[in-house]
Amino acid sequence: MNMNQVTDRVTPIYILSGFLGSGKTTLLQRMVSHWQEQGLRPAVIMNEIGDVNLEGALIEETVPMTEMLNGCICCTSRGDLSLEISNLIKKESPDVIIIEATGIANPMEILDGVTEAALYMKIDLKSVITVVDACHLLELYENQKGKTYRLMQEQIRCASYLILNKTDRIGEIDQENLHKIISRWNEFAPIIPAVRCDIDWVPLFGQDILPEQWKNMSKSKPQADDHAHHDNCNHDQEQSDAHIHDISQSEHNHTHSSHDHVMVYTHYFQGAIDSQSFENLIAKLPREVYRAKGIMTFSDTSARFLFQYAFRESDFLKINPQGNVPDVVVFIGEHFSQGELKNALIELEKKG
Ligand SMILES: Nc1nc2c(ncn2[C@@H]2O[C@H](COP(=O)(O)OP(=O)(O)OP(=O)(O)O)[C@@H](O)[C@H]2O)c(=O)[nH]1
Repeated sequence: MNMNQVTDRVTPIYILSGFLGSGKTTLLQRMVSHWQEQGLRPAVIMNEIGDVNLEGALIEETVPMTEMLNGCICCTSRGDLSLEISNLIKKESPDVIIIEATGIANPMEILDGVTEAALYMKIDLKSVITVVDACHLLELYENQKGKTYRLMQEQIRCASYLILNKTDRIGEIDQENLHKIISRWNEFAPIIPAVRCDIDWVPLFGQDILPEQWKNMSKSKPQADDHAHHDNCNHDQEQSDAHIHDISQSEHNHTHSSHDHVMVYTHYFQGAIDSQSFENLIAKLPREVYRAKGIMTFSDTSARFLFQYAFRESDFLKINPQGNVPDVVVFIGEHFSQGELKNALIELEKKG
């Protein structure tokens, strides 16, 4: 069955939101497989704040994919988003599009980009699914401060579905408490607890729960008299704090537009490095670095690895990237010393 035939060539769109490393790509992979199993053709728009899309390697080559690198769609390239949607539909005629936002994006801004596209093409914004790292949120909630905490709250408030992911990293009581906290911030979105975003799809795709006015929303921001869901999503002072721009530099002097509190450091390796030394370096990363990912070649193993680090947990997955993919690692965090990190990585390279 072709979704487009049923809906008179209207392309359904899902937005995946959630803080850095919460599990969006994990969910994206599952959604893609789910639709492919039904004979549908999903397409993907991936947005990264760094200049490399490492997680794109996790998506099958046959899936049409548009990469929007080097900036957060919610701030720097909102107009581009509607253009990318339009191009993707014209070129690939997908049955459904999934947009994975950067972990620092505000979903309301992305909604604006999508609804801009809706002004001149037939698309149907189905839902905003926010993935929450349960362990990370718990720690931030205990401290009750910081821009990351406020951004996470905003991502939760604007969701039509919430996936409380990584519940393997917290206890049952903490999970119950988080459930209560989250439903206070967003009383409308169903909260689905999950490990590695392994969820039952029926409630998610079985019905269209997106508030009606979201679909008709113009470029303008939600008004105070909108649905209560919108009331929670107002762009107050706290929110605008998170949208002042800053420029960070990578090793290669690429310019990264990002949110004021977020820095990106991209390191291209000159050669293979020792895996244990690398793991030691990662174990000692400052707390300000909250996300890292890379493609690595180690001197002590023959395989290449996709390296992931999210909220102090590392993961190495054997991969066989197609084409000429460099060894590179991207670090994302708040005000960490890029110089120190760079020197430590150069030391590793020297040791080999
Ligand atoms: N322990 C644990 N790890 C998980 C779970 N879900 C995902 N991960 C791991 O968390 C890391 C980040 O997952 P991703 O799916 O890449 O997260 P993301 O939100 O796409 O990350 P960004 O695109 O950088 O924002 C990976 O190493 C995943 O394997 C989970 O439920 N439990």
